[in-house]
Amino acid sequence: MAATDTPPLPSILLIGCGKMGGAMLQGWLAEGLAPSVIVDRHRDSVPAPHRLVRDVTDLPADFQPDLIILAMKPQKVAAALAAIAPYALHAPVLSVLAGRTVHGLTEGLAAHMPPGARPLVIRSMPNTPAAVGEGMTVSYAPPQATPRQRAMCDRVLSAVGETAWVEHEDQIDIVTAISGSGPAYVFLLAELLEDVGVGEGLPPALARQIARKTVSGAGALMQQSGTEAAQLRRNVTSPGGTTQQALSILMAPDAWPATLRAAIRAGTKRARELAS
Ligand SMILES: NC(=O)C1=CN([C@@H]2O[C@H](COP(=O)(O)OP(=O)(O)OC[C@H]3O[C@@H](n4cnc5c(N)ncnc54)[C@H](OP(=O)(O)O)[C@@H]3O)[C@@H](O)[C@H]2O)C=CC1
Ligand SMILES: O=C(O)[C@@H]1CCC=N1
Repeated sequence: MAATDTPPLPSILLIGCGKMGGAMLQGWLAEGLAPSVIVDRHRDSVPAPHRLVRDVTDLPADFQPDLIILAMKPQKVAAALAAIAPYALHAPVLSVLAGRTVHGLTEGLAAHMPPGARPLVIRSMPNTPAAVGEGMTVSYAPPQATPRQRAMCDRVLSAVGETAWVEHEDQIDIVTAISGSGPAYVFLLAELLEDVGVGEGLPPALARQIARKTVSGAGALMQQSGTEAAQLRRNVTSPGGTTQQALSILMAPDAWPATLRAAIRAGTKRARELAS
């Protein structure tokens, strides 16, 4: 348990502990997690009292999780549903899979349950800053989810960052392309700033240092000040100065505004393709 007196997070059955599942688990372990089972064929170990299982076919029959979390690639989920279904008779399922719908996952699990039985599936889109407690997760719960089930998911997700909920499931696909993938866009910015700095003649170590600290420092300023992003941008932009000159290129309608819109629409479209 963590240093505080708060009760541990519920026990989870986490299936898939790669980049995203691993990021969330790092945050949950730091917070304090009731004895849980982690399924991943590539992970070496998990700290006691948690148990590591290599494949869903080896799940311990005696384990009764409070919450099942699906965090494998969308293309890998179908093969695991039969093994997960018995656990989903007694615990809600939280999916972080891009694209996969509540309906599709519910039907997929129900096909391996006794007639009439239905699992409860909640769909979320987290991001990897969860590893350091700075994640952003947006979730959708179907109408049949109970307040208790929603609250349990929110507690687990808010342990690794901020949470929000949407009323319409298809909004999760847009969220996926913005905050789910978004850390990659920000890391790309850091990569490009570094590359350009080197290309323009800076020593590589200095280019790396200023690129990384500019991105992380700007993020920290935005978080701590609470000031609107546009105002923070204006605060850097001296009339007739260097920033204005550079932004006149980046903010041209056919530059970043159009490029980012096209990128996010492409990501959203891909999320919708991954539904089936
Ligand atoms: N990465 C990100 O930033 C984000 C990812 N997501 C979602 O999270 C999910 C996971 O993505 P990511 O973490 O990047 O993927 P990874 O491939 O890094 O992690 C998934 C892990 O689960 C393992 N796995 C899958 N099925 C099984 C199984 N039946 N038994 C044992 N191990 C299994 C995989 O092994 P193997 O490769 O051998 O199958 C892999 O190690 C995806 O659905 C993605 O859409 C959501 C938000 C952000
Ligand atoms: O690239 C992907 O499909 C996943 C979903 C959001 C971030 N990574």
